[in-house]
Amino acid sequence: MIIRLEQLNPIIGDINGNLTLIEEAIANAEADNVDLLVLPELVVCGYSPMDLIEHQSFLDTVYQANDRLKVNSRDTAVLFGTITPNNNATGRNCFNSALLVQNGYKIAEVHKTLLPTYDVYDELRYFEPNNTFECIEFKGTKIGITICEDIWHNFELPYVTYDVNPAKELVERGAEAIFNLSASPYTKDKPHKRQKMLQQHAQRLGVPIFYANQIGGNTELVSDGDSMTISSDAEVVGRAPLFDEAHIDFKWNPKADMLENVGPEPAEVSAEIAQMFNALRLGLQDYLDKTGIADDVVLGLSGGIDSALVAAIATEALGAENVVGITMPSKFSSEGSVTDSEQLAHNLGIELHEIAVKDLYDQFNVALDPLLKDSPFGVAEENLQPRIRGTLLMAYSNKFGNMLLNTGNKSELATGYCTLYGDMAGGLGVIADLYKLEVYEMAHWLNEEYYGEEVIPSAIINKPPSAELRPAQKDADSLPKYDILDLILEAYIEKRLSITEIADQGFDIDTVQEIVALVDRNEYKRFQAVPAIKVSDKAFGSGRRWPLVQRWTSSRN
Ligand SMILES: Nc1ncnc2c1ncn2[C@@H]1O[C@H](COP(=O)(O)OP(=O)(O)OC[C@H]2O[C@@H]([n+]3cccc(C(=O)O)c3)[C@H](O)[C@@H]2O)[C@@H](O)[C@H]1O
Ligand SMILES: Nc1ncnc2c1ncn2[C@@H]1O[C@H](COP(=O)(O)OP(=O)(O)OP(=O)(O)O)[C@@H](O)[C@H]1O
Ligand SMILES: NC(=O)CC[C@H](N)C(=O)O
Repeated sequence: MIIRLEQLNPIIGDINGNLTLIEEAIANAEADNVDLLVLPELVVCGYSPMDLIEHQSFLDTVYQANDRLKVNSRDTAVLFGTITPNNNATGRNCFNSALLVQNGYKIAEVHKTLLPTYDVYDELRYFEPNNTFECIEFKGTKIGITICEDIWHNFELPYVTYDVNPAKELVERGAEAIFNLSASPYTKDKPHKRQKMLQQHAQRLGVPIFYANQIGGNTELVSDGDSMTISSDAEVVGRAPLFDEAHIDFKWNPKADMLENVGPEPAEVSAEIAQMFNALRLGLQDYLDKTGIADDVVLGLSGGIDSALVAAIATEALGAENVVGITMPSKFSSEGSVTDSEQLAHNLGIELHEIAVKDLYDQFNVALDPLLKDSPFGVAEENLQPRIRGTLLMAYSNKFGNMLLNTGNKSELATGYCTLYGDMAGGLGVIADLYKLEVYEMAHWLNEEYYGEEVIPSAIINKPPSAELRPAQKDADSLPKYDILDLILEAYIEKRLSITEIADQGFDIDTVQEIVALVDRNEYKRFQAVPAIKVSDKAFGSGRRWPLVQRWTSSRN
């Protein structure tokens, strides 16, 4: 039989639009004589619909769509992820399910067993878990159907140990292959980790695994696709490309123990920094496209590396004609702030405007003078500049409809090295989950590998980072160097190590203590921060919940 794994990019809540995508995929599969078309988890309603599920009218629309897919089904069997009602008297009112339909009939309805409820996932809040296992008879073969987390059973999962392994349960009941429908978001190293996890299953269970994942950005999360098939001897038979709508076909004859890729050619997995770039590019593109908020973006260009990288990502995501930079020199700006921004804008082919901030800044000080006059220059005066810039950028956004891009990185967001209602403004944090060292790495990679020439000027890459809020300011005056800071931050945020454990890795304990306290103390800023595209295992945002009012920080020091 011919099995097609199809990685679609559904939009959350756009049931009609998703039906169109699905029906196109079915028509193509019918035309190509595909026997079984496998679509991703919750493809009918998008992942994750969150509290839309609390609206019965939303559920009813999904149920009608399920029915339409069943009634219209023909020779090609379609296995798709959707919500189905729980008709039992108790429990949550619906399941996260997979339906198998063919020739107008529902052949199978399977519910997700392991409902991830950690980090960005909150599925137990909405769905009733499955607890019975049954194989499906398809073309004389027994297959086992699982949904996303079901197959991640106890594979490097944080804080959770499941006592049931759905794939194993199904193979024990005779499954000759495991199918998995996923809505699995990208994080660094995920394609490698995913492959290892699927290979481990194939090896332990001795059956092939067919894995179909969605692609696409949904606010913080970007699914990377990477649909693949693993043979019973744990070889990757073929995989679809990362971050692209695509399909991949396999010919499988379980009786003859034959499994092969029958096109398109399997994709190669790109280098990690390229994956991260593509996740950010697609995350931004889909945020604008799916919200319909704007085609164009605006951002402040400071002549620094962060805004330069965001401008480059935006240009690749949206096209140069849809990106506007504004340079806003103040009396503390270096000369390069304007000239380097001009060079960058020229290289990227984007529009650049200049607005002088100096007079506005002086006017603010004049207005505040009666209140502040005897006080020394400090944070209040420093922060006026990012706040003036934020106001000007938002005025441009309001007038011309361009969404403001936030350019803050994870190192700044972690330490609170950013100004509320100033440079924290914007609709989406494009690089807010990249540490500063990763910002540099991506800028180098762009010039050296992606463009193959110097598009981000070396003057921008090589200058010492500075907020330019007071004369001759450098980030290194207030923060440890980024090659120390970022490692401590990663050890604390991603690895959740204690102060002593971090210090034991060779860092000065006072520095570690100070940084950890900074991270904790600045949670209030992140609580108000823009949504950020997630590429790490622990990003700031919905997957990291920290009490604003707490005394753990002060009591442990
Ligand atoms: N727990 C809490 N809950 C609610 N609000 C809280 C709070 N703790 C303080 N606050 C309030 O927060 C305010 C202080 O925050 P905020 O006004 O943002 O200012 P603040 O954090 O004091 O200063 C901004 C820092 O970021 C640096 N910076 C700024 C801009 C850009 C960059 C860059 O390199 O990109 C760096 C700048 O050099 C300075 O060190 C105060 O008004 C305080 O009352
Ligand atoms: N002179 C400026 N003109 C235009 N925008 C600015 C200017 N200075 C700061 N910004 C905006 O505010 C953001 C915060 O910049 P800041 O210079 O404080 O330090 P940064 O976080 O190191 O960023 P960058 O590396 O882009 O300079 C910038 O990324 C940019 O969008
Ligand atoms: N939708 C899901 O169940 C996602 C969780 C799973 N661990 C993954 O990252 O793929």
